[in-house]
Amino acid sequence: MKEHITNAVIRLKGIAYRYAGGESLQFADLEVRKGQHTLILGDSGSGKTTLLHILSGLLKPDAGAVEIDGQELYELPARKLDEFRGQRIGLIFQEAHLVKSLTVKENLQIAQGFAGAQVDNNRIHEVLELLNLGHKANSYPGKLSRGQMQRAAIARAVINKPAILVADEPTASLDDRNTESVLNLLLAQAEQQGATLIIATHDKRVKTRIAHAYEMGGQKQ
Ligand SMILES: Nc1ncnc2c1ncn2[C@@H]1O[C@H](COP(=O)(O)OP(=O)(O)OP(=O)(O)O)[C@@H](O)[C@H]1O
Repeated sequence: MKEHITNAVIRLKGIAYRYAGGESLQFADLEVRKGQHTLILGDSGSGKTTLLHILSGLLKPDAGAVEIDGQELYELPARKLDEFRGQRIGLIFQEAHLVKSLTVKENLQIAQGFAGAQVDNNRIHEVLELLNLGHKANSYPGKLSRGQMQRAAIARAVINKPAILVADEPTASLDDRNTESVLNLLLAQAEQQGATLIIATHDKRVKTRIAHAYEMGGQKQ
């Protein structure tokens, strides 16, 4: 793996993407320094989720370069890209549920496996304790409350100490108290693990906590 030569953890340059039958979405260039937590802001339909998928290695853009931690993502062969994502990128997407037939602990074990790492039960224990989920290690996702499920998703995202933690509208359906606790958790986890947060949102409550923002712009609606 190529060593990164500056402290930019994310670099996007000249990104464009077009869904079949849709108009071309063009994305402004972006550079994020390590620890510079960044909001992705924009109207509904402006392309925030698309951008998160592109910078997470889930959706190859039609044009442009995506560099994460010094590595051009889409130059990697598919298997290496999956491994890189598992190691360097923690994903918290609303629709990304845990594997229902596996316990919380087993879900974290397979997340370690996907990243090409050895199963490390001490690390799993540490993360679950940090997120106040130690008592749910052997529970199945279907037996968790919504808040516990969200914390389990955060546990899975941080388990491999990723360079970036990507979250799509993590507070959209939460009341003020839970919004504050999820934000505290994300910020604390990012701090403890040395990760940089990238959060797509239109939630004003999130904007008061993270100042640096990338505004969607330049793309056709
Ligand atoms: N799978 C898809 N197939 C076709 N078009 C899509 C697909 N996903 C998104 N789009 C279109 O691409 C544009 C950007 O969508 P995207 O979901 O990235 O926006 P967003 O800013 O995340 O929106 P929201 O805030 O409503 O979640 C929209 O016009 C949307 O209709």
